[in-house]
Amino acid sequence: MTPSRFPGAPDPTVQPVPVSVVEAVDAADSTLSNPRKAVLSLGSNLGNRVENLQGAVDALEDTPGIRVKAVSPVYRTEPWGVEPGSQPAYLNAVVVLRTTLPPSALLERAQAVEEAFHRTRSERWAARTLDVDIVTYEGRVSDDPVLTLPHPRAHERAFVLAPWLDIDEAAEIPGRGPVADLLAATTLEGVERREDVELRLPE
Ligand SMILES: Nc1ncnc2c1ncn2[C@@H]1O[C@H](COP(=O)(O)OP(=O)(O)OP(=O)(O)O)[C@@H](O)[C@H]1O
Ligand SMILES: Nc1nc2c(c(=O)[nH]1)N=C(CO)CN2
Repeated sequence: MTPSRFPGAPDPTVQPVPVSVVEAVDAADSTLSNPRKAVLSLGSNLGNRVENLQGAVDALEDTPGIRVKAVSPVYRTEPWGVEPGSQPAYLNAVVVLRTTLPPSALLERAQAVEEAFHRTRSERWAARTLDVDIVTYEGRVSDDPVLTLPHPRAHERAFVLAPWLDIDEAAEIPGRGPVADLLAATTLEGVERREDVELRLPE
């Protein structure tokens, strides 16, 4: 290194780093050493629904930065939000994972997994081979329409609450309350546990 002509003078090649960049780097470092808990809801009402759900669990586990910690039982559920009888029944499940991915990257991965299962996007709540929603990401709250946290409709969906409660009896939705209480306030009509089907937790 060439010694400075003026000892103690600032090095002109070193630019000050903006505070926003320092904050972003610190946040990334902290997430890497401290994986966050996220809860994802899986749904399928087209194609081989069990294979689609299992494929989603496997694809999530195959993602660098994601560890699937728990997989719920499978529920057969009547389609929510659409005309009764207008769509095949769903199979739904919930997974709990730990991740070093920030929320935006987790959403990108969730959408890539949907696409890998030929998910097409048409009208709202259309039938689909695979739906992967982020229900919660640690205690994060955001009203960003690209990624709303917690998921804005999870608290009123028995097809999310029932499987989630099975694998985490103390689960809570930030700003909404305990999942057990939320489930008690929803109707369980059309939501049945499928005892004959089980998703595997990847080894
Ligand atoms: N928590 C979230 N999880 C997944 N997608 C979200 C979330 N919050 C906002 N979105 C946005 O919602 C958009 C539509 O998602 P999608 O097509 O999966 O909706 P949907 O499953 O049909 O309906 P719903 O959101 O009621 O479950 C996505 O492109 C995504 O940017
Ligand atoms: N039973 C059930 N109904 C739905 C589901 C789902 O996963 N299960 N997903 C939807 C859009 O996310 C809309 N309606």
